[in-house]
Amino acid sequence: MARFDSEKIEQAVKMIIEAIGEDPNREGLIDTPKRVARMYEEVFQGLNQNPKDYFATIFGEEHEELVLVKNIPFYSMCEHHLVPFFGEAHVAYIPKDGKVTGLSKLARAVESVARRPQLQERITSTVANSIVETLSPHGVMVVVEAEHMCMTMRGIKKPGAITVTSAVRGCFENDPASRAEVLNLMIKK
Ligand SMILES: Nc1nc2c(ncn2[C@@H]2O[C@H](COP(=O)(O)OP(=O)(O)OP(=O)(O)O)[C@@H](O)[C@H]2O)c(=O)[nH]1
Ligand SMILES: [Zn+2]
Repeated sequence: MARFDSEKIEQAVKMIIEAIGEDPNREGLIDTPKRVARMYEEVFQGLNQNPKDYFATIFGEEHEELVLVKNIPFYSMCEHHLVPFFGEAHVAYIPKDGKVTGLSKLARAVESVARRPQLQERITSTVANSIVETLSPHGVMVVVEAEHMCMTMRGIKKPGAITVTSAVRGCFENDPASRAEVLNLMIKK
């Protein structure tokens, strides 16, 4: 279990404020270290969560066809710059042996994986792998679409550029027609 050290974050934020040449004691900034510590505790709370835990909820339903939860909004923090990237995740799986999980658990898994210093690719593959490892389904497809603030507000400055990542497991791997069908359902608005 990761330990969250609010005091250390407060000290660090105060140092950053000083290092950029600002006055940490002026009225608008005096509570900023505390606020940032509270915010980080919230946006990094996934560090204390295991996405696989959510899939303990299983209904013995013999549905061996597609289940897709799409347009799951998420916010994450790019691990290179610690600025946000955000967008939507689409999670599909084909259950096996009655291992059907609660729909909200797919969204909870996305949330827990996103709320850490992250890479978009890792969010995508971690969500897919945790479903494979817990539900042993016929197949899983996860697609994530996101805009990275490190590419919009700084650096290359390309607002509107969207990164799309996918993770494909099981029966979808060798079946381009099923993959295309699910992808079409996922990205159709
Ligand atoms: N693969 C991947 N790259 C990411 C993600 N988020 C941010 N990046 C990239 O991480 C890279 C870090 O590159 P560096 O050259 O180390 O850092 P930098 O000098 O700040 O890079 P620039 O953004 O090009 O200015 C950049 O190309 C970012 O666009 C992500 O989720 N996945
Ligand atoms: Zn970045």
